[in-house]
Amino acid sequence: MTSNGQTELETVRKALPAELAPRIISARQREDRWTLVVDGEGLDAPARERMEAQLHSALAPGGGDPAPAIAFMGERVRRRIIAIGSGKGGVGKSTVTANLAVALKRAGVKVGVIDADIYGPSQPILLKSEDLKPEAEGETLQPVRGVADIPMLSMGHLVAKGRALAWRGPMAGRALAQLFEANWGDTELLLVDLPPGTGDVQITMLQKFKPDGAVIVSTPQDLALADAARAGSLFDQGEVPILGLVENMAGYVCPHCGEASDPFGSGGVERAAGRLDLPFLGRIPLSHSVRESSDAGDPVALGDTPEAQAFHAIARQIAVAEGLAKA
Ligand SMILES: Nc1ncnc2c1ncn2[C@@H]1O[C@H](COP(=O)(O)OP(=O)(O)OP(=O)(O)O)[C@@H](O)[C@H]1O
Repeated sequence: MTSNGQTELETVRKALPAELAPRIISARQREDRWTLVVDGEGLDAPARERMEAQLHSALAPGGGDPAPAIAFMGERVRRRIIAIGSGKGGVGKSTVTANLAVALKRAGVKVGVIDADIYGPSQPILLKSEDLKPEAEGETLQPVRGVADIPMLSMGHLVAKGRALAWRGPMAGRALAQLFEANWGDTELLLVDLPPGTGDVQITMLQKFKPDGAVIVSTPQDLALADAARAGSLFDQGEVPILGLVENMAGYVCPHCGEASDPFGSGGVERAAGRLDLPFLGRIPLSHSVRESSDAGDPVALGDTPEAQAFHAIARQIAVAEGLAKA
Protein backbone atom coordinates (compact mmCIF):
# COMPACT_ATOMS: atom_id res chain seq x y z
CA MET A 1 0.00 0.00 0.00
CA THR A 2 1.14 3.54 -0.67
CA SER A 3 0.96 6.29 1.94
CA ASN A 4 -2.52 7.53 0.95
CA GLY A 5 -4.01 4.07 1.15
CA GLN A 6 -4.09 3.21 -2.52
CA THR A 7 -2.51 0.07 -3.79
CA GLU A 8 0.57 0.62 -5.88
CA LEU A 9 -1.29 -0.65 -8.93
CA GLU A 10 -4.08 1.92 -8.46
CA THR A 11 -1.55 4.71 -7.99
CA VAL A 12 0.13 3.93 -11.27
CA ARG A 13 -3.14 3.46 -13.15
CA LYS A 14 -4.45 6.81 -11.87
CA ALA A 15 -1.33 8.56 -13.12
CA LEU A 16 -1.89 7.35 -16.67
CA PRO A 17 -4.24 8.30 -19.50
CA ALA A 18 -7.43 6.22 -19.40
CA GLU A 19 -6.57 4.17 -22.48
CA LEU A 20 -3.21 3.06 -21.06
CA ALA A 21 -4.17 2.43 -17.44
CA PRO A 22 -5.75 -1.01 -18.00
CA ARG A 23 -2.51 -2.22 -19.60
CA ILE A 24 -0.63 -2.13 -16.28
CA ILE A 25 -0.63 -5.69 -14.97
CA SER A 26 1.38 -5.13 -11.82
CA ALA A 27 3.27 -2.31 -10.14
CA ARG A 28 5.72 -2.30 -7.28
CA GLN A 29 7.74 0.51 -5.73
CA ARG A 30 11.00 -0.09 -3.86
CA GLU A 31 13.21 2.76 -2.73
CA ASP A 32 11.64 5.25 -5.16
CA ARG A 33 11.99 2.92 -8.12
CA TRP A 34 8.90 1.56 -9.83
CA THR A 35 8.89 -1.86 -11.45
CA LEU A 36 6.00 -2.35 -13.84
CA VAL A 37 4.69 -5.27 -15.84
CA VAL A 38 2.72 -4.02 -18.83
CA ASP A 39 0.46 -5.79 -21.30
CA GLY A 40 2.18 -5.00 -24.61
CA GLU A 41 -0.12 -6.99 -26.86
CA GLY A 42 -0.77 -5.28 -30.18
CA LEU A 43 1.53 -2.33 -29.41
CA ASP A 44 4.05 -1.66 -32.15
CA ALA A 45 7.51 -0.28 -31.43
CA PRO A 46 6.60 3.45 -31.60
CA ALA A 47 3.51 2.85 -29.41
CA ARG A 48 5.67 1.05 -26.83
CA GLU A 49 8.16 3.91 -26.86
CA ARG A 50 5.36 6.44 -26.35
CA MET A 51 4.00 4.39 -23.48
CA GLU A 52 7.43 4.14 -21.87
CA ALA A 53 7.83 7.91 -22.14
CA GLN A 54 4.38 8.47 -20.57
CA LEU A 55 5.24 6.11 -17.72
CA HIS A 56 8.54 7.89 -17.15
CA SER A 57 6.95 11.32 -16.98
CA ALA A 58 4.09 10.08 -14.81
CA LEU A 59 6.22 8.17 -12.31
CA ALA A 60 9.56 9.95 -12.34
CA PRO A 61 8.52 13.48 -13.37
CA GLY A 62 11.37 15.60 -12.04
CA GLY A 63 14.06 13.27 -13.23
CA GLY A 64 15.13 13.03 -9.56
CA ASP A 65 13.57 9.60 -9.08
CA PRO A 66 15.07 6.63 -10.88
CA ALA A 67 13.34 5.78 -14.17
CA PRO A 68 10.79 2.98 -13.80
CA ALA A 69 11.83 -0.52 -14.88
CA ILE A 70 9.25 -1.66 -17.43
CA ALA A 71 8.67 -5.20 -18.72
CA PHE A 72 6.25 -5.71 -21.59
CA MET A 73 4.35 -8.99 -21.59
CA GLY A 74 2.56 -10.79 -24.34
CA GLU A 75 2.97 -10.30 -28.02
CA ARG A 76 5.09 -7.17 -28.13
CA VAL A 77 4.84 -6.73 -31.83
CA ARG A 78 2.99 -8.70 -34.42
CA ARG A 79 5.69 -9.94 -36.75
CA ARG A 80 5.61 -8.18 -40.08
CA ILE A 81 6.36 -10.05 -43.29
CA ILE A 82 7.70 -8.17 -46.28
CA ALA A 83 8.13 -10.03 -49.56
CA ILE A 84 10.84 -8.94 -51.96
CA GLY A 85 9.78 -9.93 -55.45
CA SER A 86 10.73 -9.41 -59.05
CA GLY A 87 9.10 -10.21 -62.35
CA LYS A 88 12.15 -11.87 -63.82
CA GLY A 89 15.35 -13.51 -62.58
CA GLY A 90 18.75 -11.94 -62.30
CA VAL A 91 17.63 -8.39 -61.54
CA GLY A 92 19.32 -8.46 -58.13
CA LYS A 93 16.35 -9.27 -55.90
CA SER A 94 18.43 -11.51 -53.60
CA THR A 95 21.24 -8.94 -53.41
CA VAL A 96 18.72 -6.24 -52.52
CA THR A 97 17.10 -8.47 -49.86
CA ALA A 98 20.43 -9.27 -48.18
CA ASN A 99 21.54 -5.64 -48.14
CA LEU A 100 18.19 -4.35 -46.92
CA ALA A 101 18.33 -6.90 -44.07
CA VAL A 102 21.76 -5.62 -43.03
CA ALA A 103 20.63 -2.00 -43.34
CA LEU A 104 17.47 -2.66 -41.28
CA LYS A 105 19.53 -4.44 -38.65
CA ARG A 106 21.88 -1.46 -38.46
CA ALA A 107 18.81 0.77 -38.05
CA GLY A 108 17.90 -1.20 -34.93
CA VAL A 109 15.15 -3.38 -36.41
CA LYS A 110 15.00 -7.03 -35.28
CA VAL A 111 15.06 -8.38 -38.78
CA GLY A 112 15.17 -11.95 -40.09
CA VAL A 113 15.45 -13.38 -43.60
CA ILE A 114 13.59 -16.24 -45.28
CA ASP A 115 15.09 -17.35 -48.54
CA ALA A 116 11.94 -18.58 -50.27
CA ASP A 117 13.80 -18.86 -53.55
CA ILE A 118 13.77 -22.60 -53.02
CA TYR A 119 14.78 -23.33 -56.61
CA GLY A 120 17.93 -21.20 -56.45
CA PRO A 121 18.70 -20.25 -52.87
CA SER A 122 21.46 -17.66 -52.60
CA GLN A 123 21.03 -16.06 -49.16
CA PRO A 124 23.42 -18.53 -47.44
CA ILE A 125 26.22 -17.10 -49.63
CA LEU A 126 25.05 -13.49 -49.52
CA LEU A 127 24.69 -13.47 -45.73
CA LYS A 128 27.59 -15.85 -45.08
CA SER A 129 25.89 -18.79 -43.46
CA GLU A 130 26.67 -21.43 -46.06
CA ASP A 131 28.25 -23.88 -43.66
CA LEU A 132 25.57 -23.62 -41.00
CA LYS A 133 22.84 -26.19 -40.49
CA PRO A 134 19.66 -25.24 -38.67
CA GLU A 135 18.82 -27.39 -35.67
CA ALA A 136 15.29 -28.63 -35.12
CA GLU A 137 13.35 -28.77 -31.87
CA GLY A 138 10.72 -31.37 -32.68
CA GLU A 139 9.25 -30.19 -35.96
CA THR A 140 10.37 -26.61 -35.46
CA LEU A 141 13.52 -25.30 -37.11
CA GLN A 142 15.82 -22.90 -35.31
CA PRO A 143 17.06 -20.18 -37.69
CA VAL A 144 20.82 -19.93 -38.15
CA ARG A 145 22.65 -16.64 -37.70
CA GLY A 146 24.09 -14.99 -40.78
CA VAL A 147 26.28 -11.94 -41.13
CA ALA A 148 25.50 -9.14 -38.64
CA ASP A 149 23.89 -11.84 -36.48
CA ILE A 150 20.76 -11.85 -38.67
CA PRO A 151 18.52 -14.90 -38.07
CA MET A 152 17.80 -16.60 -41.35
CA LEU A 153 16.65 -19.78 -43.04
CA SER A 154 17.02 -20.99 -46.59
CA MET A 155 16.46 -24.24 -48.43
CA GLY A 156 20.16 -23.88 -49.12
CA HIS A 157 20.68 -24.75 -45.44
CA LEU A 158 18.57 -27.88 -45.67
CA VAL A 159 19.59 -29.60 -48.89
CA ALA A 160 22.99 -30.65 -50.18
CA LYS A 161 24.87 -27.89 -51.96
CA GLY A 162 24.35 -27.77 -55.71
CA ARG A 163 21.39 -30.18 -55.65
CA ALA A 164 18.81 -28.79 -58.00
CA LEU A 165 15.41 -28.38 -56.43
CA ALA A 166 12.79 -29.30 -58.96
CA TRP A 167 9.91 -29.28 -56.50
CA ARG A 168 6.49 -28.25 -57.55
CA GLY A 169 3.16 -27.65 -55.89
CA PRO A 170 2.62 -29.32 -52.51
CA MET A 171 6.29 -30.12 -51.92
CA ALA A 172 7.32 -26.55 -52.52
CA GLY A 173 4.49 -25.47 -50.22
CA ARG A 174 5.66 -27.80 -47.44
CA ALA A 175 9.26 -26.64 -47.79
CA LEU A 176 8.13 -23.06 -47.53
CA ALA A 177 5.96 -23.77 -44.48
CA GLN A 178 8.97 -25.21 -42.64
CA LEU A 179 10.80 -21.95 -43.12
CA PHE A 180 7.89 -19.76 -42.02
CA GLU A 181 6.91 -21.90 -39.04
CA ALA A 182 10.43 -21.88 -37.60
CA ASN A 183 11.16 -20.39 -34.21
CA TRP A 184 11.65 -16.73 -35.18
CA GLY A 185 11.79 -15.61 -31.55
CA ASP A 186 11.65 -11.85 -31.14
CA THR A 187 12.13 -11.11 -34.84
CA GLU A 188 9.81 -8.19 -35.65
CA LEU A 189 10.30 -8.01 -39.41
CA LEU A 190 10.84 -10.94 -41.79
CA LEU A 191 12.17 -10.18 -45.26
CA VAL A 192 11.25 -12.90 -47.72
CA ASP A 193 13.35 -13.35 -50.84
CA LEU A 194 10.86 -14.78 -53.35
CA PRO A 195 11.78 -16.72 -56.46
CA PRO A 196 11.40 -14.62 -59.62
CA GLY A 197 8.08 -14.64 -61.42
CA THR A 198 4.64 -15.65 -60.27
CA GLY A 199 4.76 -19.42 -59.60
CA ASP A 200 3.83 -21.97 -56.91
CA VAL A 201 5.85 -20.45 -54.11
CA GLN A 202 4.33 -17.00 -54.56
CA ILE A 203 0.82 -18.42 -54.66
CA THR A 204 1.40 -20.59 -51.55
CA MET A 205 2.84 -17.64 -49.72
CA LEU A 206 -0.08 -15.39 -50.56
CA GLN A 207 -2.52 -18.06 -49.42
CA LYS A 208 -0.80 -19.28 -46.26
CA PHE A 209 1.69 -16.67 -45.11
CA LYS A 210 0.24 -13.51 -46.51
CA PRO A 211 2.85 -10.74 -46.45
CA ASP A 212 2.06 -7.37 -44.90
CA GLY A 213 3.76 -5.65 -47.78
CA ALA A 214 5.85 -6.22 -50.87
CA VAL A 215 8.83 -4.55 -52.48
CA ILE A 216 9.42 -5.08 -56.19
CA VAL A 217 12.92 -4.98 -57.62
CA SER A 218 13.52 -4.25 -61.28
CA THR A 219 16.28 -3.12 -63.60
CA PRO A 220 15.45 -0.12 -65.78
CA GLN A 221 15.01 -2.17 -69.01
CA ASP A 222 11.57 -2.17 -70.58
CA LEU A 223 11.43 -5.97 -70.52
CA ALA A 224 12.19 -6.18 -66.80
CA LEU A 225 9.68 -3.42 -66.16
CA ALA A 226 6.90 -5.27 -67.93
CA ASP A 227 7.64 -8.31 -65.73
CA ALA A 228 7.78 -6.14 -62.64
CA ALA A 229 4.30 -4.85 -63.44
CA ARG A 230 3.11 -8.47 -63.64
CA ALA A 231 4.64 -9.20 -60.22
CA GLY A 232 2.83 -6.11 -59.00
CA SER A 233 -0.53 -7.39 -60.20
CA LEU A 234 0.06 -10.71 -58.40
CA PHE A 235 0.41 -8.82 -55.12
CA ASP A 236 -2.57 -6.63 -56.01
CA GLN A 237 -4.72 -9.70 -56.58
CA GLY A 238 -3.52 -11.10 -53.25
CA GLU A 239 -4.40 -7.75 -51.62
CA VAL A 240 -0.82 -7.25 -50.47
CA PRO A 241 0.08 -3.58 -50.32
CA ILE A 242 3.11 -2.76 -52.46
CA LEU A 243 5.49 -0.61 -50.45
CA GLY A 244 7.24 0.44 -53.62
CA LEU A 245 9.65 -0.25 -56.45
CA VAL A 246 13.45 -0.38 -56.27
CA GLU A 247 15.57 0.26 -59.34
CA ASN A 248 18.66 -1.94 -59.30
CA MET A 249 21.71 -1.77 -61.58
CA ALA A 250 20.97 1.83 -62.41
CA GLY A 251 23.84 3.93 -63.75
CA TYR A 252 27.37 2.58 -63.93
CA VAL A 253 30.37 4.64 -62.91
CA CYS A 254 33.54 3.23 -64.49
CA PRO A 255 35.99 2.55 -61.65
CA HIS A 256 38.89 3.43 -63.99
CA CYS A 257 37.88 6.59 -65.84
CA GLY A 258 34.93 7.71 -63.69
CA GLU A 259 32.66 8.04 -66.72
CA ALA A 260 28.99 7.45 -65.93
CA SER A 261 26.88 5.35 -68.28
CA ASP A 262 23.50 3.64 -68.15
CA PRO A 263 23.83 0.11 -69.60
CA PHE A 264 20.20 -0.73 -68.82
CA GLY A 265 18.79 2.75 -69.36
CA SER A 266 17.93 4.99 -66.44
CA GLY A 267 14.95 6.27 -64.53
CA GLY A 268 12.69 3.63 -66.08
CA VAL A 269 11.59 2.18 -62.75
CA GLU A 270 10.74 5.58 -61.32
CA ARG A 271 8.65 6.37 -64.39
CA ALA A 272 6.98 2.94 -64.17
CA ALA A 273 6.23 3.56 -60.48
CA GLY A 274 4.59 6.83 -61.50
CA ARG A 275 2.51 5.08 -64.16
CA LEU A 276 1.47 2.31 -61.77
CA ASP A 277 0.79 4.84 -59.03
CA LEU A 278 3.25 3.15 -56.66
CA PRO A 279 5.95 4.70 -54.47
CA PHE A 280 9.50 4.73 -55.85
CA LEU A 281 11.83 3.68 -53.05
CA GLY A 282 15.20 4.42 -54.63
CA ARG A 283 17.93 3.28 -56.99
CA ILE A 284 20.97 1.10 -56.44
CA PRO A 285 23.86 1.68 -58.84
CA LEU A 286 25.43 -1.06 -60.93
CA SER A 287 28.71 -1.41 -59.12
CA HIS A 288 31.60 -3.82 -58.85
CA SER A 289 31.60 -3.47 -55.10
CA VAL A 290 27.97 -4.64 -54.85
CA ARG A 291 28.73 -7.81 -56.78
CA GLU A 292 32.08 -8.54 -55.17
CA SER A 293 30.85 -8.00 -51.64
CA SER A 294 27.80 -10.19 -52.36
CA ASP A 295 29.99 -13.04 -53.59
CA ALA A 296 32.11 -12.70 -50.46
CA GLY A 297 29.16 -12.79 -48.06
CA ASP A 298 30.03 -9.29 -46.90
CA PRO A 299 27.10 -7.11 -48.05
CA VAL A 300 28.00 -3.53 -49.00
CA ALA A 301 25.33 -2.26 -46.59
CA LEU A 302 27.73 -3.12 -43.75
CA GLY A 303 29.80 -0.12 -44.85
CA ASP A 304 29.09 3.54 -45.59
CA THR A 305 29.89 3.87 -49.29
CA PRO A 306 27.41 5.58 -51.64
CA GLU A 307 26.10 2.08 -52.54
CA ALA A 308 25.58 1.31 -48.85
CA GLN A 309 23.80 4.62 -48.33
CA ALA A 310 21.43 3.81 -51.19
CA PHE A 311 20.39 0.63 -49.34
CA HIS A 312 20.13 2.44 -46.01
CA ALA A 313 17.81 5.07 -47.47
CA ILE A 314 15.45 2.37 -48.80
CA ALA A 315 15.61 0.41 -45.53
CA ARG A 316 14.61 3.54 -43.60
CA GLN A 317 11.49 3.92 -45.72
CA ILE A 318 10.53 0.30 -45.11
CA ALA A 319 11.09 0.62 -41.36
CA VAL A 320 8.93 3.75 -41.26
CA ALA A 321 6.20 2.17 -43.41
CA GLU A 322 6.08 -0.80 -41.03
CA GLY A 323 5.94 1.37 -37.92
CA LEU A 324 9.39 0.23 -36.75
CA ALA A 325 11.05 3.65 -36.99
CA LYS A 326 9.98 7.27 -36.84
CA ALA A 327 9.76 9.25 -40.09
N1 LIG B 1 23.70 -3.30 -58.10
C1 LIG B 1 24.44 -4.29 -58.56
N2 LIG B 1 25.66 -4.05 -59.09
C2 LIG B 1 26.42 -5.06 -59.58
N3 LIG B 1 26.06 -6.35 -59.57
C3 LIG B 1 24.85 -6.64 -59.04
C4 LIG B 1 23.99 -5.64 -58.51
N4 LIG B 1 22.86 -6.26 -58.05
C5 LIG B 1 23.04 -7.57 -58.28
N5 LIG B 1 24.22 -7.81 -58.87
C6 LIG B 1 24.77 -9.10 -59.33
O1 LIG B 1 23.85 -9.64 -60.28
C7 LIG B 1 23.75 -11.06 -60.13
C8 LIG B 1 22.28 -11.44 -59.90
O2 LIG B 1 21.88 -10.92 -58.65
P1 LIG B 1 20.86 -11.69 -57.69
O3 LIG B 1 21.27 -13.11 -57.55
O4 LIG B 1 20.72 -10.87 -56.48
O5 LIG B 1 19.57 -11.59 -58.60
P2 LIG B 1 18.16 -12.28 -58.40
O6 LIG B 1 17.19 -11.35 -59.02
O7 LIG B 1 17.95 -12.63 -56.99
O8 LIG B 1 18.37 -13.56 -59.25
P3 LIG B 1 17.61 -14.97 -59.20
O9 LIG B 1 16.72 -14.93 -60.37
O10 LIG B 1 18.72 -15.95 -59.37
O11 LIG B 1 16.91 -15.10 -57.90
C9 LIG B 1 24.68 -11.43 -58.99
O12 LIG B 1 25.92 -11.81 -59.50
C10 LIG B 1 24.82 -10.12 -58.21
O13 LIG B 1 26.06 -10.04 -57.50
